[in-house]
Amino acid sequence: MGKSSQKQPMFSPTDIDNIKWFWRNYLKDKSPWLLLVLAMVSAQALVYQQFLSLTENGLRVIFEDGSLSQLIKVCAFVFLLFGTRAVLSYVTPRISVWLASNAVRSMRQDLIKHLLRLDLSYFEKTKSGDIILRLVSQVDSLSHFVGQGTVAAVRDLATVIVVSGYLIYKSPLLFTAAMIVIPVLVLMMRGISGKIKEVQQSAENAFGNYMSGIEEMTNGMRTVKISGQEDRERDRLFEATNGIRDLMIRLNAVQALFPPSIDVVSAFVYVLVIGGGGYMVIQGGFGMDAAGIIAFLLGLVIMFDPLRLLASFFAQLQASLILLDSIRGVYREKMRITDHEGSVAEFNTEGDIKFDQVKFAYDPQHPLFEDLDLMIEGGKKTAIVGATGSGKTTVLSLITRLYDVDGGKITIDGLDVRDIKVKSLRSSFSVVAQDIVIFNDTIYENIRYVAPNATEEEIWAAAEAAEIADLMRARGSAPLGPKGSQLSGGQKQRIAIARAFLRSAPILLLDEATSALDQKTEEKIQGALQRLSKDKTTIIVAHRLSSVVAADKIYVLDMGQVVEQGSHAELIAKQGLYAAMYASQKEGYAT
Ligand SMILES: Nc1ncnc2c1ncn2[C@@H]1O[C@H](COP(=O)(O)OP(=O)(O)OP(=O)(O)O)[C@@H](O)[C@H]1O
Repeated sequence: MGKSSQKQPMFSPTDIDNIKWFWRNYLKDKSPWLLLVLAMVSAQALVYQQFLSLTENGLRVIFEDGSLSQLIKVCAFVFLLFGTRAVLSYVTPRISVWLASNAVRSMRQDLIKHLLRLDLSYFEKTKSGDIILRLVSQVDSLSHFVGQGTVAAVRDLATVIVVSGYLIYKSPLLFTAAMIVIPVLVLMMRGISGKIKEVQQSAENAFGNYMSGIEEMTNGMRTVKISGQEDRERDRLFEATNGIRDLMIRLNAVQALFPPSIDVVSAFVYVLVIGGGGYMVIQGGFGMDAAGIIAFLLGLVIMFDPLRLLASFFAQLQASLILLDSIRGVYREKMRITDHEGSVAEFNTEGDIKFDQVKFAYDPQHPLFEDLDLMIEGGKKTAIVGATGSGKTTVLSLITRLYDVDGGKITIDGLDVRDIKVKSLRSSFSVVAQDIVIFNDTIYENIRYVAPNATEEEIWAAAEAAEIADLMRARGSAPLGPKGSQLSGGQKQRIAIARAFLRSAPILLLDEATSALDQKTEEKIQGALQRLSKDKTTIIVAHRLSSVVAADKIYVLDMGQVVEQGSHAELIAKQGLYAAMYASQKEGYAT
C-alpha cells in the first residue's frame, strides 16, 4: 500500500460499494426508524437555532426595551428549549443503538451462516485469529461506530447546517468571510484520511496475528511446556503486543491531528468575525447591531464544537471503512463445493466408488494426484496403505467432497459425486477421522452429536460396541474439557468409533480408526467394526497393516500413485513394497 495510499481518495469506489452494501443489507429495511432518528437530531439542531434567535432578542430586550416580563418569557422559553433537547438526547441514542445492535446482530448471524457454508480449504488457509477478530471485535467496533458515532455525527451535521443557515440569514457577508477556510479543511482531511486507512489496516493485521498467536499458544500448551518454550512464546506474544501498541500510537497520532486543526481554523474565523463584525457595527449601514454580532459569535461557538466532533468522526469513519472492508472480505470468499441445478438427492449408496483419472493438488506447484485410478467395490472392504504423506487421507477427502478434484472424476455407481447434493452425499458416510473433534460436553452428548435424534438405547449400544460405555457410566455428566483434553487419545478414538456405530451410514470411512488403541481393545473393537462394516462399502486407511489383512482389496499408495494392488495374500506373494512393509511391521511386533 505505502506509496499508493498517498493518492487514495477520501472514499474509494470499494468504500462506496461497501457502504451501499451495508446500507442495503442491514439498514434499509429500518428506513422509517432512521427517518425518525433524523427528525429527532434535526429537532435538536433547531433548538440551537431557536436559542440563538431568543438570545439575540433577549439581549435586545436588555439593551433597548428594558421589559422585565419579556425577559422572563425569553428565559422560560430557553428553559423549555433545553428541556426538549434533553428528552431528545435521551430517546435518540436509545433508538439508534437499538437499530445498530440489530444491524450488527444480523451481520454476525450472516457471517456465521456464510462461514459455515465456506469450503474446508478456507479454514485450512485462514488463521483462526482473523476469523475471530472479524466476528467479535471488528463487528463490535463497527456497531459502536454506526450506533453512536454516526448518529452523533448526523446531529452535529444538522446543527452545523441549521446554525449556518441562521448565520447566513443574519449576515451573508460575514458568513462567507468566515467560510473562506473550508477549502483548507477539505485539503487537510484528504491528506490525513489515506494515512489513517493505511495504519488501521496494519493494526487489524497485527490484531489478527496476535489472536492467532494466543490461539496457537493455548492449543499447543502441552508442547510448549514439555519443550520448555514458555519464554519463546512470551517473547513472540510480547512482540505482537509491542507491534499493536506502536500502531495504536501511530493511528492516534494521525487521528489527533483533526481536532487541533479545527481549533486553529476556528481562531482565524473568530478573528475575522470579531474584526469584520466589529467594523460593521462601528461603521453602521450593514444592518448589524451589538446584539446581532454577539449572537453571530455565539452561533459560531455553537457550531465549532460539532465541527470538531465531525472532524473526529471523519477520522473514525476512515478507520471504520477498513473494518467494513475486512468484514466484507469474508463474503467475497466464494464457496466452490456447492450443489448445482441438476444435483440429485438420491443415489445408490451401495454402488462402486471409482476414481477415474483423478488429478488433484492442494498447491498447484506440487500436484499430489495425477491420473489416479481407484476402484472401490460396493459392499466390500478396501484398504489404502502407504507411507505418510502419500495421499491416503486425501482420497477420503475427495470422496466426501471436502475438496473437489481438479481433473478427472470420482463416481459412485457411475454418478459423479459433484452431481449429488452435498448434504445427501455427506450423509451417506460414517467417518472415523484422524483429527477427532471432541466438544466440552459429556461423553453421551459427544456421541449423540452425529445423530441428534438417536434414542438413549441406540447411544448406549454404540458406546458398548466402541468399548466406551464403562467410561461413559463412570464419568456421568462430567464434561470432557476443552477439545476433550481430559481424555486419552484412545478414549477419544473410541468416542469417534461410537459415533460411527451410531450414525451407521451406508459407507464407512476409517482413517487410522484404531491406531491409538492398545492391542486388546483394538482386537475387541475390530470385531465390532467387522460387524458394523458387514455388507457396507468400507474404506480403511491404516499404517498398522494388521488391521487391513482382512480387506477384500488393498491399494498401496506412494507419492500419490498406486504402486501395488490386490488382496493381502496376493500382495505378500508379490514380494513388493507391501510385503516389505508387512515383514518389517511383524518384526517390530516380535521384538
Ligand atoms: N490441507 C492441506 N493443504 C496443503 N497440503 C496438504 C493438506 N493436507 C495434506 N496436504 C499434503 O498432501 C499430501 C498428502 O496428505 P495426506 O494427508 O493425504 O497423506 P496421508 O497419506 O494420509 O498421510 P498420513 O499417513 O501421514 O496421514 C502431504 O504431502 C500433505 O503435506
